[in-house]
Amino acid sequence: MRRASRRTAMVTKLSDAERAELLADLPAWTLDAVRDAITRSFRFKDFSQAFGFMSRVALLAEKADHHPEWSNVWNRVDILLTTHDAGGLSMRDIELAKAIDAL
Ligand SMILES: C[C@H](O)[C@H](O)[C@H]1CNC2=NC(N)=NC(=O)C2=N1
Repeated sequence: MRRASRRTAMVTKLSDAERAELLADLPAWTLDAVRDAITRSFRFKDFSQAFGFMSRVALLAEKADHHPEWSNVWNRVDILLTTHDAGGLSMRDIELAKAIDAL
């Protein structure tokens, strides 16, 4: 069943000017022009730390109803954020990246 809290507002891709300004606040993230996405790679002490981080990101993602594309290999977590509903980078990706950076 669709949750009542799911966002229904239209989500649009960021303009060139918007992304230039917004990405200045996310220096650790890299723009992937092919996917129209932002990416960041995280490294931890071990798998347990990496998976703990993924659990926290999963909770953020569920709360925002916006989910990362990601992979994990032992102590590494690679995250790619893009908005499937918009076909590219939107404000939702910026907001989730900021929330991840604040963990
Ligand atoms: C129905 C649901 O709200 C949508 O499918 C959400 C879920 N999570 C999502 N995550 C991402 N990254 N992009 C989306 O467009 C998206 N859409």
